Amino acid sequence: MRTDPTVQHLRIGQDLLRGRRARRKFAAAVILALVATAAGLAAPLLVKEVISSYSRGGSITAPAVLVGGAALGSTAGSAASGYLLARLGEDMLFRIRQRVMAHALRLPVSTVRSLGTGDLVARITSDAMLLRAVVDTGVVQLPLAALTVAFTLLVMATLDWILVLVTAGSFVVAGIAVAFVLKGVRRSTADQQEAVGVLAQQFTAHLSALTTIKAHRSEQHAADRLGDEAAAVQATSLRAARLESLIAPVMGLGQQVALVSVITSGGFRLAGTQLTTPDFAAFLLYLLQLVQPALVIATGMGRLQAGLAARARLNDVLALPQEGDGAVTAAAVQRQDEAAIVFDKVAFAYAGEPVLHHLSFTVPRTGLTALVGPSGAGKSTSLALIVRFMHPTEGTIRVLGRDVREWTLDELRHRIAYVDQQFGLLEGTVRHNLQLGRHQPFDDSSLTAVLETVGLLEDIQALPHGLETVLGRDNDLSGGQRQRMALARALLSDAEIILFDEPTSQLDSINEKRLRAVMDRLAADRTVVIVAHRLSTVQHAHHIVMIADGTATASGTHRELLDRSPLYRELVASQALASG
Ligand SMILES: Nc1ncnc2c1ncn2[C@@H]1O[C@H](COP(=O)(O)OP(=O)(O)OP(=O)(O)O)[C@@H](O)[C@H]1O
Repeated sequence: MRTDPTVQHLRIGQDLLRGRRARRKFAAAVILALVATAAGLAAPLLVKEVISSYSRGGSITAPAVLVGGAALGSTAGSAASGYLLARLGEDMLFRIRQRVMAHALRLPVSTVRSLGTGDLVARITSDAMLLRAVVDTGVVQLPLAALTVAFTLLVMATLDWILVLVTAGSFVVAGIAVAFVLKGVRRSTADQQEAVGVLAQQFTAHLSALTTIKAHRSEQHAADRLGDEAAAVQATSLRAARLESLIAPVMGLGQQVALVSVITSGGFRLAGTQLTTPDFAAFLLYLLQLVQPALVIATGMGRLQAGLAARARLNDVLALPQEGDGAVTAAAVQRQDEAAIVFDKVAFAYAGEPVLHHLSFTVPRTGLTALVGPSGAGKSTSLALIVRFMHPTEGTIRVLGRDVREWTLDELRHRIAYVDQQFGLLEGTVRHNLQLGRHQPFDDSSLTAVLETVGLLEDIQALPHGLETVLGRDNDLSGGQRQRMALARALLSDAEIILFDEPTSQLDSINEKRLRAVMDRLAADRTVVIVAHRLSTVQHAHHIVMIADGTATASGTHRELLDRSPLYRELVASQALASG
């Protein structure tokens, strides 16, 4: 897939510390974590003080209170620091999700189709969660744990440097083994997340086709197919889990070896009086304390690898080029007297498969123009090219006197109302659906008038909350109602060109008649292009273009085409309209 080299990739540091408040929170988290670490580090030395004071016969109250204070400070500091980091992590995740979703919505339709909606959803849910773990462990805990280990070893060295060498040696061997494991963790997490994306994509696709699956009693077959994808996720997850499960035991082994070696050699040094009992007790406490940060480093590195693999998947989305205004030039000439739409020898292919071949036709500025022709001829593709969902591979398309590539997307799509075959509704209120793409709200009387015009007012008033009813889950509309909603939306727009792709396919004859009246009214002063199979909808059009196999074979009025085009006559005959 093509990527955009100029894209701003996700950088955890920058994304985490965006804004002064975030930086202040981060500083507080670091200070609290440092206080907690320092208090934790001081505790064994204070314990040593308690033992020394006791053996000297002195009071142990003050050092004992300090031990308690250090333990409390360490716990409270690390809890507060953890919470602040969690907040920062959530803030970062919120921004990243917003950014990736906004980017995905601006991708070309073909890119989103090829990526898959389910896979995209997996990226902003599951991958983003993995990235969040990087903040918990990678940003503060990991460096702090490394600092703790270094300081602890330093303090231990003041107690007995030979025992420190024994300790460090054991942990270094364990660390080398863990580093090998971590390498595999990143690779297997990337595989695992990819498999999760495929599963999410497949599940989404199956749910979209749920009624078809049920009608064919194919639930079990579908479940088996999804089961295969789930098994692929399981296999990759197990590979990652196998590797991750090695980390803690390897570090544990390092600690065991260190403990045995330190106790053995410490015993000798104790007997040889090179080491005192309080020093040895403090040394052992430090050794036990060392395990926790060492484990944090090892498991944290594992999570860091997983998070980096997830970040790569989010960056892959951000690197995809959005729909752009690449060819727009200020000097673009707009010919005011030209037809509304001109196709000039346009060719187009889906993934290398040619669909349109030297397609040429014009659409006048006002009046109703119909594109007719056999299924698969390329009619819907032509409409999609006009709104620039895709680009022709050859030839040019001119809209309102200007090459379609020379319009900015905003300007172009503001001038065109496009009603596609899906009659898509957003999950939102009726009002929100009608308002789509408009910044100024319509008043209720305008909405009511338009709903009345398309014959939908009664249906909407019958909904539980009228215009405020949320459409989607429990309050869905019928196919015909959706079609009329899409029509109402087009009527509310002040677009100069209106494109309808099969607007009557789900309408009864009363509503089809109503739609024809609406289209005629629109066509009086705007450009209306309609793709229709039912010739009854379009036989009265001012201009009909016959498209077959990606080429315009004839154009004219219904009567002219009846005379000129054998294919048109055939279409008409098949729909018994010859008398029209
Ligand atoms: N997204 C797509 N990816 C690949 N091929 C496609 C895609 N959409 C359409 N096609 C193919 O392009 C050709 C033209 O399709 P198009 O939808 O433009 O035809 P149409 O004339 O509108 O057909 P219909 O009247 O059945 O809606 C068909 O062969 C179709 O299979």
